[in-house]
Amino acid sequence: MILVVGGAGYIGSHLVKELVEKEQVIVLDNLSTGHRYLVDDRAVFIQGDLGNRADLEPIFEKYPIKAVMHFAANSLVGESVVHPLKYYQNNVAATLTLLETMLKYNVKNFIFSSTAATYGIPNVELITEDCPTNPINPYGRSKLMIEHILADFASAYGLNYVVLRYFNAAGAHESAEIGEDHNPETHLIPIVLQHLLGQRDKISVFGTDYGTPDGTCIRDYIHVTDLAKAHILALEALLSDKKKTAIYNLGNGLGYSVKEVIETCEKVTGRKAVIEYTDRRPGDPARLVASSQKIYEELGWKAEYSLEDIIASAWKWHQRKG
Ligand SMILES: NC(=O)c1ccc[n+]([C@@H]2O[C@H](COP(=O)([O-])OP(=O)(O)OC[C@H]3O[C@@H](n4cnc5c(N)ncnc54)[C@H](O)[C@@H]3O)[C@@H](O)[C@H]2O)c1
Ligand SMILES: O=c1ccn([C@@H]2O[C@H](COP(=O)(O)OP(=O)(O)O[C@H]3O[C@H](CO)[C@H](O)[C@H](O)[C@H]3O)[C@@H](O)[C@H]2O)c(=O)[nH]1
Repeated sequence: MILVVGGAGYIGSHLVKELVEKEQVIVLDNLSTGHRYLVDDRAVFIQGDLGNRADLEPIFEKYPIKAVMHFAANSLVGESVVHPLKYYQNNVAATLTLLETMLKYNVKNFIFSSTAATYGIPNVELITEDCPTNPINPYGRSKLMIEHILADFASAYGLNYVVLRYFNAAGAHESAEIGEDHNPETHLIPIVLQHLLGQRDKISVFGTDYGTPDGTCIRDYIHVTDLAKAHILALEALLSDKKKTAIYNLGNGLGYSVKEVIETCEKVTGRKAVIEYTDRRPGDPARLVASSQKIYEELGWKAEYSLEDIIASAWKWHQRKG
């Protein structure tokens, strides 16, 4: 069985929907930002906290767990600057409790959701995994701390792990049964689509004076189903002993500016957005675009969905959700 921690969240629930086709799945989630309805019925759902041994130990006692996939975290950059204690507590301290419990029960395979925010402000066009990691906010630092802890645990305790550094996750499952349901929503694509559905008056574009061709920030948007597929390949590599430890970027390798994303949303939906140009949002690097060459060469993964596909799938989900 595979334990998916944070499997009621946006990305975790999409992974679970793919994984239940191949494996028996248990989801542990405290529903702090996730939703019970996002979890596929074929998975066992347990409401609990990964920082609480009393929630964890019965799961490891009862089920023969082959691997743990860890999606649970707080992940709002701005909030992490204002409330770092919450981030170090939930993303670092609670994860240590999870890792300690895994070791106690001799479960040695771990897949970790990391982020492009570990790179900070890179000075290259395409970010490779060996670029320096200098995160500029507590969220990014909390994720990088776990990456270092995993390397130490691999040497000392024989932990096998794959770290997946996602760029900007977006889109929804092709069935439109599940999608991104964050409250509050802070991510660009769902905000634009909510606006185009009439749920927001306007969109704010945060900063037009970046050193990019149109002055707005450039990001690498990756479909959540592409992310789910990468997790399954990473799991297979760990379980087959093909990989003991690895770090991979997950992105499209294509950068789109905030203005380009809005234009693509207008094109896909056939609706026109009302845009307000405001100051920069603190903590935003100008450009984050991945090289995902390493995971292509080692595990054969590459992104299949374009920005238009991503937005079209998210639009279908937002319309259905209303
Ligand atoms: N969304 C993105 O663009 C993005 C990009 C890079 C990395 N990530 C990382 O991917 C992971 C998933 O992100 P998401 O967008 O799906 O977030 P999400 O908030 O939708 O999902 C996180 C899930 O973890 C659960 N959770 C949080 N703390 C918990 C705890 N202590 N115990 C049990 N459950 C807990 C939440 O209830 C939620 O269901 C996170 O680790 C995030 O840092 C996300
Ligand atoms: O209303 C909005 C919302 C966002 N933006 C801009 O759109 C871009 C994308 O912003 P998102 O909030 O959608 O995503 P981020 O790039 O800030 O962050 C996401 O990707 C990061 C890695 O690239 C981290 O992993 C983080 O967890 C995840 O939320 C940024 O330039 C942001 O300033 C706007 O202009 N207006």
